[in-house]
Amino acid sequence: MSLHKFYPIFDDVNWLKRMLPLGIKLVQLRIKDATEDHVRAQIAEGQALCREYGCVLVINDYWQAAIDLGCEWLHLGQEDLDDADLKAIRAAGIKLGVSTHDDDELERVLAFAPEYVALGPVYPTILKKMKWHQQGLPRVTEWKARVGDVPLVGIGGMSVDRAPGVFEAGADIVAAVTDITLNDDPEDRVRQWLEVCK
Ligand SMILES: Cc1ncc(COP(=O)(O)OP(=O)(O)O)c(N)n1
Ligand SMILES: Cc1nc(C(=O)O)sc1CCOP(=O)(O)O
Ligand SMILES: [Mg+2]
Repeated sequence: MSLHKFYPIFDDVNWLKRMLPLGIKLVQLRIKDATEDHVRAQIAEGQALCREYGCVLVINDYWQAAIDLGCEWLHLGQEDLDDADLKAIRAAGIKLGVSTHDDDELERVLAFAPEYVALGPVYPTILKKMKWHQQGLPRVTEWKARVGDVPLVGIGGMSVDRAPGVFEAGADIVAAVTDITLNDDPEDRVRQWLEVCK
């Protein structure tokens, strides 16, 4: 199984409806501050859309809903991992992507044999407040050497222009949020992303 190099992240399935027809093959649904009912309805709709368009759907955070709804992929951060039932997640056959930001976090997650490791923020991000400002490209290279064959996702402040350098530094996949969602023409931006991630 190989994941597509372009990994956009959206907070609502309406984005998937707009963007999947353009050819996205890997997407994350990252919903914050919502009721369980809303999240489950969004996941179910996301699953149907991703089936239709042959796209891998990754669910952020909501591991119990992902198990209950038969999802194939989850993304969990360090705090999520504190609470998640990894045995149940693996017993459900779910593949796991994890966030890392420093050495201790990387050591911790490698023990879980994740299907991908994300490193961030490679560049400063405006999406959320973080303890880390900017990892930089040398850190991407270091991380790739440490994770070996495990796919490495670069995230944080990504743009179409920055993507080639991040791949060159060693990332296998680049994840982006605001470069798309805050763009004046998100569809055109996704087309540019798909071109640069060919
Ligand atoms: C691909 C990818 N990388 C990192 C994250 C961040 O996950 P986390 O640290 O759990 O923070 P939240 O996204 O839940 O705020 C991610 N979602 N995806
Ligand atoms: C959700 C998230 N996680 C990060 C991490 O470093 O773990 S950076 C990030 C935000 C990515 O958004 P943008 O592409 O708009 O910078
Ligand atoms: Mg999380």
